Amino acid sequence: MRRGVVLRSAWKMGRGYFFSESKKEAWLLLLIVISLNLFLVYITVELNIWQGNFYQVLQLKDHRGFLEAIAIYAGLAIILIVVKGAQTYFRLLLQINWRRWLTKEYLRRWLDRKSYYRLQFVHKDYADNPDQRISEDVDLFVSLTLRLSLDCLHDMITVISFVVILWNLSGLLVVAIFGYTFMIQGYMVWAAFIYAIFGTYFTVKFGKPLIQLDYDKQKYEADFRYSLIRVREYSESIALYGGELAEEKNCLAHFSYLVRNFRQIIQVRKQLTWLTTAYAHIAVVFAVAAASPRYFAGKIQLGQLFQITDAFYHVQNGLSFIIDSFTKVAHWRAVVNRLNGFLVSMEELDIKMISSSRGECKIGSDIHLSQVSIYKPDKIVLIKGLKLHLPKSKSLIVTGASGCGKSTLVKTLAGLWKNYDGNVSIPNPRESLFVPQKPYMPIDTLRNALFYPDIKRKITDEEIGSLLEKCCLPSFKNRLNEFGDWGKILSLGEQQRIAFVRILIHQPKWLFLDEATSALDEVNQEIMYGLVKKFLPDTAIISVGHRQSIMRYHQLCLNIEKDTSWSLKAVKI
Ligand SMILES: Nc1ncnc2c1ncn2[C@@H]1O[C@H](COP(=O)(O)OP(=O)(O)OP(=O)(O)O)[C@@H](O)[C@H]1O
Repeated sequence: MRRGVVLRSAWKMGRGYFFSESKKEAWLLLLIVISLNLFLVYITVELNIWQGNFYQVLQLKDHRGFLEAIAIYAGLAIILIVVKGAQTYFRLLLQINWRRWLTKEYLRRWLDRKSYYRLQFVHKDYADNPDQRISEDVDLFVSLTLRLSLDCLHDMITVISFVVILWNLSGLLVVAIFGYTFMIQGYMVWAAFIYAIFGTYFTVKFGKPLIQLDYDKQKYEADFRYSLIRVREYSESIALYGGELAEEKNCLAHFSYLVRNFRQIIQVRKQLTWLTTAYAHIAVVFAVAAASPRYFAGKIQLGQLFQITDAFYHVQNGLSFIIDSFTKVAHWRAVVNRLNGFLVSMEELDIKMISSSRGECKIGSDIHLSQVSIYKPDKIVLIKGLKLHLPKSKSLIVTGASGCGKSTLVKTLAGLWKNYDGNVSIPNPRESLFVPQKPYMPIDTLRNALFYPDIKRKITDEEIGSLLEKCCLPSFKNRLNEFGDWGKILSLGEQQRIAFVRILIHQPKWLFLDEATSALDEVNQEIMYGLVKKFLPDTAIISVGHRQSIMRYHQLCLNIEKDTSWSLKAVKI
């Protein structure tokens, strides 16, 4: 991204907090931090003046003046210490408040309208590792933006303050070259400017590759961490397969990208360190050498010499903002790129709904599909020209060979799958419940796992206990307050029965069961379907399944063929 675009994107991301409902608190904190920052510059100026006096009294062997100077220094140092501590406190307070606001905002955008699911179909580079972007990149963006802007402000005010001092102290330098005489007023200021311009030019020239390298580093770090998380997530399956070596190879492959990237970074950092260290050290000699002609000519005293070199140091140091902060600026630009890419991807989802769908999806009272063709992401057709009308009173079973598109049809009816042509009318999602083969189990209490995602009506523990008993899970009645990773604790069959307890708790009008009883024996499957029929007689069931035994709970059967054709028949019992 070009510099202007980076700044515009950073402004777009950063300004929200300062114009949000928390704007009063935001501006107040910012004002306090800036004021303390300015006060710190003022103390530095006072210290510079003190330095001039101090060396002067030393040179004059003025003992009383010496003691007074020490007392002034102690007073200034105490103020400096207190103000620095307060400035750090308020800066970090602003940082965490800003981060909290921005994290909420990114989280809301990511979870809104199922973007977290649909993002997988977007340009992968712009939306990889959203977890890292929300946790790490937001934190880095806020802390680096604050740090860099406050440092920049501090340096600007320092430069302005010390330019005045340095200008007054520099006096007039008379230079004779080839018979011409030049008189340079405030020559130390010009020297500081020229020195800083040269330093900045070479730093930007050598350090430029760091921007892309830092961007890649964030991505490789996230990929490596994700490969480790997957081992933790699938530990049982990996252990059963004995996949340790394969996982080690996979994790190390991700890590090798990190190492290669880091090697490139240290190459650039090495050159930058040489440059900045040389720059800082030469500055000391440069300042003394530039000021010395007037000292040796007896125009200034030792105290003034020290004061001039100190003032030169502050001006040149302030002008060297880019040089000192180049690594941070490169890191910040990479973070802005990543966060902006993420934001743009989510905005694209909202505008274009990111799909090749030419079809329309409406909310209606029934399921209605007219001439609907459903495609894979690679545009290969799965189901062609499907016509289906399912009123609330009817239940449907979808059958067909593995991979023919049964689950994709269910996802289309859930409004998740957008790769289709034709017109689709689906029931209100608030009246529907979709139960996949492996139901989602949050890491929470068993009660909350049963209520997932939430439950509006009041339900007592006795009712839950009775439902658990009915679903053949009596031993869990007394474990409702137990907190755990239920996806790992429960067997798949138990999880599928928990999903049926959820169905009975939520009482949906439309129930989509995608192989939701695949891990149950025939007896348990019959009990589960029987419970739904008995307690939710008005609920329409749309099942996906291979077993003949569930046919009888449905009136219609939609069979999908591998060649994309389909047939709809009444179920004969
Ligand atoms: N996100 C995706 N990206 C790429 N291909 C996909 C995606 N989702 C589904 N597919 C492909 O679409 C085809 C249909 O998948 P789907 O899960 O609908 O089949 P299915 O009939 O339910 O199979 P099964 O009976 O084995 O569960 C498969 O070939 C699958 O690989």
